[in-house]
Amino acid sequence: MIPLDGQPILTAGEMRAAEEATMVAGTSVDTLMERAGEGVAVAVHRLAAGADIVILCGPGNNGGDGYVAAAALHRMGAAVRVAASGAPASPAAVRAAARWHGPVEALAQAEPATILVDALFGTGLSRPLADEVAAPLHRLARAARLRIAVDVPSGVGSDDGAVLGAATCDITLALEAAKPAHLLQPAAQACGTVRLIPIGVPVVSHTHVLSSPLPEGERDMACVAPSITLPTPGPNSHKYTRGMVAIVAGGMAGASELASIAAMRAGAGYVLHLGEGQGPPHALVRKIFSADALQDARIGAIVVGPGLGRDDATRRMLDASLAAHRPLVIDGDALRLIDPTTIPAGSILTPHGGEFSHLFGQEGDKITRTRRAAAQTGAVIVHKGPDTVIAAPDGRVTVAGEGSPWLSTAGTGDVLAGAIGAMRAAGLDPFAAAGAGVWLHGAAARRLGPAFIADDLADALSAVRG
Ligand SMILES: NC(=O)C1=CN([C@@H]2O[C@H](COP(=O)(O)OP(=O)(O)OC[C@H]3O[C@@H](n4cnc5c(N)ncnc54)[C@H](OP(=O)(O)O)[C@@H]3O)[C@@H](O)[C@H]2O)[C@H](O)CC1
Ligand SMILES: [K+]
Repeated sequence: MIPLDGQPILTAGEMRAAEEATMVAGTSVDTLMERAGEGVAVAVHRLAAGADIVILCGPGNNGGDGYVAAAALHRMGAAVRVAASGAPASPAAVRAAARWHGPVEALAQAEPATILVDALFGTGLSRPLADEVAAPLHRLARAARLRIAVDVPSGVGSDDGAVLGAATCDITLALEAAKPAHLLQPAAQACGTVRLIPIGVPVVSHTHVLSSPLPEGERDMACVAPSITLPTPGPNSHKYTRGMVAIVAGGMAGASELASIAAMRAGAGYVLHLGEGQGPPHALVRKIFSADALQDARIGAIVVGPGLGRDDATRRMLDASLAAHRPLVIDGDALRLIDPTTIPAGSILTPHGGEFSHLFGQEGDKITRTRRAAAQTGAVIVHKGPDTVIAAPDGRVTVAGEGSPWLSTAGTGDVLAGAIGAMRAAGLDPFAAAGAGVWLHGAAARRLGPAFIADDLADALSAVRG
């Protein structure tokens, strides 16, 4: 069982195409289903630790995986039963069901078990679950001690992360690759912990789960997307090579202060706070804002937007930032003021859902619309949320899983903007800088645990800098 870190994410269509290519190359669908069902059985056997198991099988190949798993668990000596929503319909599921020699209960009357394995529907779900399926599924899920989904919980939109009647599972065993539903909310929450089961289908994708930084030697072995890099000072580094970040301060000074502290704690060599504020930290260099101050060629990133305000004066500050021709991180109020057609290519935008909709509309799933916005603007878009999606103009996307729910508190976005500014100023390209900043931010939140405030989060960046 492989963790999701750095793994490719495939839509249902992409997964089907990969599966078909594997079949053309000589591996039958029955073999793939055998591998899937056997892999599920091994994992379920270990997790069940001798407890009784009921496997719910649907009409398609997801159900087929369930029948294979049931037969394998029976051979392993497990107390396993099967309940089906109807007769198997796909040819491979019909053949798999024929190899299960035990009784098949009707889903509506099925008796609960300690372990529930949900193999009703996978990537082929085409509409919300009907009540006659959803009601027994939820009844059996409530009665179970452990709920395990095969590929995806039945009743989630695999591509858009919608919940269409699914019962929340504790563990999801994803076959070969991650699907958008494993990362995108609200489906991701219904998946519980997601682990991959390889079934020998070669997959390639432009979309990956955000990867933790890996030590050099471990990168190839992990066989995942290029892991994020955190720029680290060497013996010849000085404050400007480590990166100079200018933070444009506006009416709400606290927000830009948080961004400044975050930039320092994320490793910037020099942070220039352009605004009225005073006081500690002493390492923060403070100057009154002027367009001239932004002309310093040593500035490696300008962060504009946290606490900026939306009046004419702040609009001029935004215009000066855009005219400075330095790498930009555009956040908060600047995202409300900016005309999307004037965003300099190579900028990094960090909208939350509301800011994103204001700029780019709401059509499509979160990955598709973020990728489209990046292509339209030429900027890297960090579409924030519990399922942050980072898209580059060339089509690459990473999705950050396991965001802390405690991040939903005032000021955490300002901290993220500062951290990304530090990564950009240190010389990372916009996509790498965004990924590194999002990873640092998430890691700091996980380290803090519950009920932290944004000030703690900014401070905690030092500890996860590594
Ligand atoms: N990816 C791989 O390499 C492999 C994946 N496997 C498993 O296959 C499923 C996908 O299988 P598929 O047959 O395409 O789809 P499903 O099993 O999810 O379901 C399709 C059937 O269900 C019907 N359906 C869809 N939605 C509903 C609903 N809401 N209520 C009732 N019935 C529904 C659908 O009927 P239609 O009317 O829509 O045609 C189909 O009958 C994947 O997730 C993996 O688990 C392989 O086993 C191995 C290789
Ligand atoms: K399922």
